[in-house]
Amino acid sequence: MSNPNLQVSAEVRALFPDVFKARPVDSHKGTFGSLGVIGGASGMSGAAVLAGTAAAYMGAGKVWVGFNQDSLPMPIIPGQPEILLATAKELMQRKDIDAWVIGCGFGLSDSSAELLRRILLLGIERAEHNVPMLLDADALTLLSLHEDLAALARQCPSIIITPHAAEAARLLHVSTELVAADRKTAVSALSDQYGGIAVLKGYQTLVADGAAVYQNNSGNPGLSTGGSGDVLSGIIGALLAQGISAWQATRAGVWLHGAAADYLRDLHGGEIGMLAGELPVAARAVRNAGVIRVKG
Ligand SMILES: NC(=O)C1=CN([C@@H]2O[C@H](COP(=O)(O)OP(=O)(O)OC[C@H]3O[C@@H](n4cnc5c(N)ncnc54)[C@H](O)[C@@H]3O)[C@@H](O)[C@H]2O)[C@@H](O)CC1
Ligand SMILES: Nc1ncnc2c1ncn2[C@@H]1O[C@H](COP(=O)(O)OP(=O)(O)O)[C@@H](O)[C@H]1O
Repeated sequence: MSNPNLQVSAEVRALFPDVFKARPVDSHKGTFGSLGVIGGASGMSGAAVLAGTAAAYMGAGKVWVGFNQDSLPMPIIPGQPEILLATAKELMQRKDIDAWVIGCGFGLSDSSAELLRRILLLGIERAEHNVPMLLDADALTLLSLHEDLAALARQCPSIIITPHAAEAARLLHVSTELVAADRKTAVSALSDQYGGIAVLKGYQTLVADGAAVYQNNSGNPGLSTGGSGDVLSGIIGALLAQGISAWQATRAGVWLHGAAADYLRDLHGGEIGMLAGELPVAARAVRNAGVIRVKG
């Protein structure tokens, strides 16, 4: 996919300087970190695959997908053999992961809640390593269903939560209408409650870190399709694994995700029928278009 007209403004490049930095010539895969994605219960393997695929296209050095199933649902991901596969229980034991994405298609069963408890406890136990952990989708719904899990999440260092309006309402124990009526207050309350970064997804996604609220203006209704939130988690996770600060990685991830959708809209003459699985390649094109290469 190439589009000679694809341009990233100087303003955006200045907002996210580490995202648009050229790769060092002497880099190796270890330079760009390892991301662990845990999700994909039976019937929702695709959610974890979408997040993992997005992370690979967003430049993570290595991507692991850990399925919340007793055994692997597939020997390799068709079309994506680069991604390393494990069960969730195996993957969560690894100590060489630079960032985690937890929750895409994770499931809401009692055993999923128990697994999330163990993941959060490990996050607290390994607090001094300060490995960023992004919680999305079913992981957020589990926090709203189990107060003890929410309490553990609040103790994890460097946490990022990415609810849509309905998930935010569940987390705050208010109605979705109330969240929609004052999105800024909702996202600030979430970042305060969890002591980390909160992303309130939707039209003009908001990102809060307890001090500031950033409003994103990229994206379009083509993103209103199943799995596009999973792709967002993978994009942000990959930037975190690459060592970009959580505040910059989260805002840049949201911007790139929306800009990828805008690019696809322009390429295909509209927003209808955009697929979540198309976003990763488009996001790669956008990121590369913004990289400033110094001629030597
Ligand atoms: N291919 C796959 O495996 C997919 C798996 N998915 C996973 O499925 C799990 C559950 O996702 P669901 O979509 O069922 O559940 P959600 O909790 O996301 O949505 C449930 C309902 O909440 C309402 N809702 C959602 N977003 C809203 C918004 N922004 N404003 C107002 N109301 C809203 C809608 O009525 C929706 O049907 C997640 O773990 C997710 O990651 C989905 O991402 C879809 C694709
Ligand atoms: N109308 C819209 N304009 C801009 N972004 C949108 C719009 N609709 C959805 N999105 C984006 O698409 C993603 C949808 O995420 P989510 O609701 O979690 O979907 P899923 O659970 O199916 O993955 C979010 O990043 C959201 O901001």
